[in-house]
Amino acid sequence: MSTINWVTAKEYTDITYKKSNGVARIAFNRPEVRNAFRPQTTSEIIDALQDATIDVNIGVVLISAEGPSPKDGVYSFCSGGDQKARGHQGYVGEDGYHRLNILEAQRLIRFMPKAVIAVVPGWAVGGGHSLHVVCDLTLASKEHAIFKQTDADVTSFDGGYGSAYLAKMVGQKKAREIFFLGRNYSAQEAFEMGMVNAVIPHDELEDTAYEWAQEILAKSPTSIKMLKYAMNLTDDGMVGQQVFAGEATRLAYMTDEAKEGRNAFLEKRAPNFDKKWIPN
Ligand SMILES: CC(C)(COP(=O)(O)OP(=O)(O)OC[C@H]1O[C@@H](n2cnc3c(N)ncnc32)[C@H](O)[C@@H]1OP(=O)(O)O)[C@@H](O)C(=O)NCCC(=O)NCCSC(=O)CCC(=O)c1ccccc1C(=O)O
Repeated sequence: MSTINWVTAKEYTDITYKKSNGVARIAFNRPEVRNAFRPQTTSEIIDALQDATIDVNIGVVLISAEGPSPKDGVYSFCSGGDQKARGHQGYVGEDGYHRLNILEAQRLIRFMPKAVIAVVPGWAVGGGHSLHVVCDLTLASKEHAIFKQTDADVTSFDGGYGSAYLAKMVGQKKAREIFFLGRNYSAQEAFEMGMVNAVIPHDELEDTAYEWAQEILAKSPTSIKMLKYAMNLTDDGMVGQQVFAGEATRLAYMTDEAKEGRNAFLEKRAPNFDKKWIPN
């Protein structure tokens, strides 16, 4: 029996969003369709991720899923884009627009200055598989997690983090096997490939994720943020450099030197940067 005191942060229709002691938990809540996402789902996830990003009390985000399915008792993390909502140019919401906005959710996970843990209780398939790949860490249910890439069954292709970044994680040959054959992989197989951090007994999965989050929360927030951005940088090109450098700029703003530069401008005088050269 879990003792975590989750408090609902906001009510949504397709997800649940809770917080407890520095940890935010965003969970898919459409278990009857294996937690497939439709535009409503992705809009809600984006909204919750934005909230978790700006909340200074939150240091770790869990991406998880409610379940099991009331229809058949099967657990799932996410089965990707809802194929019933798929229209001519993307996934169609109530407003009639065709969207591919799961990619915006991926970018928020990738660029947020906090650790994001995928908590996989069951099926992680298609865009749901890509979502766990882009998270910083993945914990998987020993009994129920199954990893599978079906993009090539439904003429979809996540050409970014879902595939190319996956290949950096598990190696080129294995990543091509995952996408080209679309087989099922157990939590243990995913762990051996290097795309899962730990295989956890199902009943302990959420509590373990919370414990991992608490361990991370005991570390320096600036170190966690800069380490995440440093590890992202080489794979994210100029955007990775921009994100890392933005945080370096923020640190520079905190120095006496930066304050002297700002004050000199405001006081309409030349700045005095004497003796500000720090040796390496
Ligand atoms: C996940 C399965 C392997 C589970 O199989 P099983 O346990 O046998 O269950 P089922 O009986 O198949 O399913 C139960 C129930 O759920 C419905 N369902 C499951 N998945 C989906 C889905 N993705 N969409 C709609 N409905 C779904 C299923 O129809 C059943 O309903 P009943 O009414 O009870 O019959 C298996 O279900 C499966 O293979 N599912 C489909 C997986 C899939 O192909 N997903 C889509 C992959 S493509 C994708 O995700 C692209 C999205 C994306 O990320 C992206 C990428 C690149 C650019 C942009 C984007 C973007 O933003 O879209």
